[in-house]
Amino acid sequence: KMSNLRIFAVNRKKISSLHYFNNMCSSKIRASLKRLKLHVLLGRNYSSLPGIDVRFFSSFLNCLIRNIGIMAHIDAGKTTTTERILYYSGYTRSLGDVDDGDTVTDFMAQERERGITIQSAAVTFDWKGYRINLIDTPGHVDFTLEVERCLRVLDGAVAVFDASAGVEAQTLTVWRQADKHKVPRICFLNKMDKIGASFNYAVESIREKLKAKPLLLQLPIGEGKAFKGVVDIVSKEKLLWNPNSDDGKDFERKPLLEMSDPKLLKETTEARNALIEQVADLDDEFADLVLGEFSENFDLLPAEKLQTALRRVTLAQTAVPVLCGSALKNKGVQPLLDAITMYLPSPEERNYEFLQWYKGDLCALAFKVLHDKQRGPLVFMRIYSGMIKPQTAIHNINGNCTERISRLLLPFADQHIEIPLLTAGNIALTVGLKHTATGDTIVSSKSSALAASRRARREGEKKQKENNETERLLLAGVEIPEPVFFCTIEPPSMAKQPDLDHALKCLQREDPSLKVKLDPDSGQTVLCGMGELHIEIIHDRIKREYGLETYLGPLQVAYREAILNSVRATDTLDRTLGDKRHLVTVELEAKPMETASLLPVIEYAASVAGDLSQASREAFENGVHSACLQGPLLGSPVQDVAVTLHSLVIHPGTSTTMISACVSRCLQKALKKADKQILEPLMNLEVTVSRDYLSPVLADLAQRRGNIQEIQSRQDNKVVIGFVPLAETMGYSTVLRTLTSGSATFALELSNYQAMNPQDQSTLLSQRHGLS
Ligand SMILES: Nc1nc2c(ncn2[C@@H]2O[C@H](COP(=O)(O)OP(=O)(O)OP(=O)(O)O)[C@@H](O)[C@H]2O)c(=O)[nH]1
Repeated sequence: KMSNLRIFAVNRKKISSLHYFNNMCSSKIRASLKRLKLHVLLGRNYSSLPGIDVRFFSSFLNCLIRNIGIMAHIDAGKTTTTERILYYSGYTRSLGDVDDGDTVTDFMAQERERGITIQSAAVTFDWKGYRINLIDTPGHVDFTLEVERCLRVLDGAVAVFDASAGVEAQTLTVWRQADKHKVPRICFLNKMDKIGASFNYAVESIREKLKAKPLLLQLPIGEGKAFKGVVDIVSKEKLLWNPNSDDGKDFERKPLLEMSDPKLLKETTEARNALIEQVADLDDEFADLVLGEFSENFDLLPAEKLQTALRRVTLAQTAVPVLCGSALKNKGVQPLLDAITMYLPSPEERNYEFLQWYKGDLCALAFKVLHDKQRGPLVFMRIYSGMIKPQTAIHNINGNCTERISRLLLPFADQHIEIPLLTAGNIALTVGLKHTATGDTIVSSKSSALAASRRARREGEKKQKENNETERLLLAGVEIPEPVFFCTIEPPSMAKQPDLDHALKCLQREDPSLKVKLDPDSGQTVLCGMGELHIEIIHDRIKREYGLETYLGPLQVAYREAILNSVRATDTLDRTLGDKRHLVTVELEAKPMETASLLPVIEYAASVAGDLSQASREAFENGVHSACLQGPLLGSPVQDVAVTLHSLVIHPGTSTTMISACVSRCLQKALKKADKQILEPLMNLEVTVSRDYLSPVLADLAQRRGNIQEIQSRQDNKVVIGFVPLAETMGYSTVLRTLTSGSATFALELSNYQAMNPQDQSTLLSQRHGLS
């Protein structure tokens, strides 16, 4: 109770001193809250968390909200850091431990068993008067789509590094994604307690590999086993954790003094001066201040002035603050929380272009769908403008449908608190939406979407943009990568097929990177996914969550096909259905073209271009697309092809479906005639292994048709960087574990599709034909 009152008091002070008003008038909030009774449900998954006041949850000021994510390489300590954050913020009462499998954010059973984070869970908590919504982003490469989507929802991110390894492959990938979405970041060098941890090495790798300018806000006191705490460079204080405290809550902050810490003080003063110069270089306002009043003595510059400038630089993304600590040993996490509130942006500090089109109306992104047995689909939403209330209708732009939210919850890992309304900047969890899928854009009504679309169009005209305004209204638009693996899935009995179909439908709404197809030849259901682990997890979830024991066929790589020369073909289709004759003759040419895309380039010869109706054009294009889905060698999609229409003669009354069918057959004929090539997915591979195990790892990679580009030294480890065909990576994690006694880590990421050599290709073809 007391701590809650204190938070309120802090908040009050902030409100009056900032004279800030949220998107919504506060008297309006109070009025609606009066009408709605404070309603906290108890029972499974609902919680009356101690000290929580529902009013406090729903009326948070936008400027005090931080929507952040934690991004990291696998095993850098993201989950451990999250757990510590939740503990110090007071929302968990004991420290979870990933190694024991009892953490709050990794609540899915599979995650517990595997010790990795698969699904993003949004967690809400407060820290010193700020509301922090933390989106837990997955680190595994099979789940990059989830990372991408989360980045759209975040306003800022914390990049967690293993201080003994510096920048690793996956961090680099996620860092680039964060650059793409312009997400301001701070860095946390974790595992400072680990043998081999090096602050300088990690900072250098941020500079070199991420091409970022690190702003050192702290220095470690000791490294490895000797790590005791950190120095706050901005305030020139030392923070030491009580070695007898088993949860790290107890630490002291003391100014560095000439008497007691002469060496540390000297180092800190030098680091502070360097930081001031660095910030002055990046920020003109700060440069004026420093040169004007403090040029003689930087020591006189107040910490707050430096913090304000650091905040501007972080938001401008011209440099990135760096902090350090050890989540596992409970050191350095509280200052990280302070830095999150101090340097990362509030929702209103991000410039989302689309906000102006909604003029305060609801606009939200459904970034995660979960299926709950009792409550049905739960949809996590980031609210960008307006507000959400339970018992109201919303309009889904992607699905072009209107549906009703029955209840509104605030997510606290796997516990949820029922609330009466939620305003812009927040993360909400809604119950009742049956059709909304991950990635959908939600607005208050169809007319609101139309009004926004009109405004967007006007704006578009002004800026002479060509984008389709409906597309611009869609917030996610995350590119869904093509799946690289597939396998058949069978229910335990034919009678269970509808149950399996239902389970797969639900899972697809949650995870758009999962594709489900029907094999036209065998009639079997085929799962297509982003990786071995992805398919395994889906299989596991069908069993656990839907009670279905399914059988998976062998995992197969999604190959592609290409043609090597130009070919021409003609075909005629003549069919009478009922009393209608359908007659069409087509002549076309297929030629190779380097596009690295599955979308065929479609061209029209000058002789036909003029007199083709729109409907015939569409029918032609549909036919081309459908033929390219099934190449002649393996039935895999055809990449890098251009198709030119030379002639299309249509008998009056012929349906467009028949035109498409004829085009498709004709193109398949052409593709069959051409010289062909199989393309296989090639992966970027990075293996980190201790010196002693390098040789067996290299020998194994040679057998996997691996192509080593570089072997770097990273302290006592070797980092092998290269390419390996996806087909050769199956079961790699198990093999690597055995080869290196579990000491190695690796990251795999799709690089591109490359032509197979003739020998490998013929082996594959004979295997496939032997199988079929
Ligand atoms: N020495 C040391 N080990 C740590 C620290 N933080 C985490 N670890 C250990 O590192 C391993 C990975 O930690 P996690 O927190 O699961 O890492 P993660 O980044 O969430 O991993 P994924 O979910 O697989 O991406 C666990 O064995 C932790 O105990 C730290 O500060 N110091």
